[in-house]
Amino acid sequence: MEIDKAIRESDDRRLKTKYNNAIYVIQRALALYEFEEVAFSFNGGKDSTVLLHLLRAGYFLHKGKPNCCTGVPTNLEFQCPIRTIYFESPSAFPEINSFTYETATTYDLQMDIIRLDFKSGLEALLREKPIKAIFLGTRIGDPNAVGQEQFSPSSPGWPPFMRVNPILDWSYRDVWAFLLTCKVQYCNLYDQGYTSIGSIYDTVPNALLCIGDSSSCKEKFKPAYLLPDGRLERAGRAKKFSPPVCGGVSAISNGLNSSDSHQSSTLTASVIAVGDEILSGTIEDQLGPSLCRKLHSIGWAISHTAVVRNDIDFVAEEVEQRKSTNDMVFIYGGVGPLHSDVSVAGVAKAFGVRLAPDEEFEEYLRHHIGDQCTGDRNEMAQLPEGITELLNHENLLVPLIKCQNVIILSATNVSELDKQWDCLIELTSSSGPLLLMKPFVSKFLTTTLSDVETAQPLSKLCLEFPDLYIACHRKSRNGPLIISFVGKDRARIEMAAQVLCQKFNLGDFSEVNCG
Ligand SMILES: Cc1cc2nc3c(=O)[nH]c(=O)nc-3n(C[C@H](O)[C@H](O)[C@H](O)COP(=O)(O)O)c2cc1C
Ligand SMILES: Nc1ncnc2c1ncn2[C@@H]1O[C@H](COP(=O)(O)OP(=O)(O)OP(=O)(O)O)[C@@H](O)[C@H]1O
Ligand SMILES: [Mg+2]
Repeated sequence: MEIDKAIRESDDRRLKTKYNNAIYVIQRALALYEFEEVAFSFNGGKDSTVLLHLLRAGYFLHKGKPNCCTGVPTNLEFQCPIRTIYFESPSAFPEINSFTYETATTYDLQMDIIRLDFKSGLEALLREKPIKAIFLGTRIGDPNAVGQEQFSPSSPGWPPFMRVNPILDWSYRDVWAFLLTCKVQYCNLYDQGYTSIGSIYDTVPNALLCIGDSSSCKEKFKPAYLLPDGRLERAGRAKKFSPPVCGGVSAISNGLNSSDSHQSSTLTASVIAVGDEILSGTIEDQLGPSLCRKLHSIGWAISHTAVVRNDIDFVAEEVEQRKSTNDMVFIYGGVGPLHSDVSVAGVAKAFGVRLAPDEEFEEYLRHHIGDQCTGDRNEMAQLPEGITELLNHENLLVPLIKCQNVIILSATNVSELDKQWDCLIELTSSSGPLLLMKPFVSKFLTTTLSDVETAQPLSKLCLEFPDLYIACHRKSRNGPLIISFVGKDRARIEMAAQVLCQKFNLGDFSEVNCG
């Protein structure tokens, strides 16, 4: 059987494991249900194309292996007369329709075409046919996969049947490894940059595959299997009417809350440290101040820093609060396999998602730590489901983890932080996670006037210059007061300083350097 043979001959160990597990699920389903009681939900998409060939292999292996040594595929090896359902919609891509019909003919699928919505269509189908289980190409990461297992009864309110998901744990990369290794046909839209296909109204090619020449307004796209990060496979969905971003940076596509991505405006970040040892004073946190300086240097305002205990609920509460009021949140500490390493779980909880095994991350860990990190207990490879993007850089042994607008840093000291930061900045220049904003400029004035004398004019000044951060500090209680003016417009800063000086006698204030 050509699929089984292609996988067995491949040296991709991971693909073999995925294949064996999927075949196991298919064979269990075929043993549990009569052949007339199972159906295959096929829509011509890449995931259901994978499933089709797995079903062909599973069916063939289930039936026994006659003539398997002749090398010539028999009809039984080639075809799979499984009951197949296709919900055809007027808004489907014509390429998807024709691929679905041609494939059904090629493999002798017994296809029922249903022109109703999923629920009503299934109700009608199950009234007529003895179907008890339906094979689906659902994968973890699909919006509707949350909470599903390989065998999941249909949801309450839906007609009763078993949803069988043999490729639930397959990653985007696994899907393409399978299709390419088995050299099977797939819908040609995937060669034109489509990475996940919905309706003609909500699907465009994935902008991350764009190799277009913006000057000629003609965009070309690389094939779907070249998408480097499978988490972005749905980036072409629901964006029909917004032009694709080619090599640029969009605040929204990068998970930022702010819709104003204009360079000269200010984006805000919060920094969260996780560590009981910081709270007890056992160690001094140096990463937080360093990160604040780095963010400030690229024009970001830091709205809040916090240190929280190594406790999932404390982390979740802090992240939940900060992620909704900041463009980006950075969290560090508490990342790893120890009992106290709760940051990743806390982030998952803040977003209301579970931790799920992440194949790609596990592979990085395997390279880095070796096989001791794999297996059922590899908790380090569990990441927040459906919201995680891995930020990969050649200088990083393990990618950084980004969950929407929360970046989890694994740095434990300043030099590690420097390295991770440099990678983040480099990634930023190629449509990466952070926007480089216009940098802040600052001016510092010092005075020996008392607080009582300066307080009122300073508060008035703040009202006159709401675009500037005007702050005061002193190095000792009896020492001079230092007033800082921070903003993005040098002229406004000079004007504010001048206005302040004019309210007092000449020589009351002098400029100082404060680095
Ligand atoms: C055969 C079949 C069975 C389904 N069963 C359920 C179900 O039990 N519960 C449910 O909420 N949705 C069910 N759905 C709907 C899917 O969860 C989902 O909405 C559909 O696959 C569309 O995905 P898309 O929005 O990514 O295109 C089913 C869909 C199909 C085709
Ligand atoms: N119109 C449909 N008819 C039959 N089955 C469907 C239909 N839409 C979805 N399904 C089932 O739901 C599964 C998940 O759909 P989904 O769109 O995520 O995957 P896909 O279409 O196979 O691949 P892609 O993500 O590239 O679009 C499909 O593999 C298929 O089993
Ligand atoms: Mg689809």
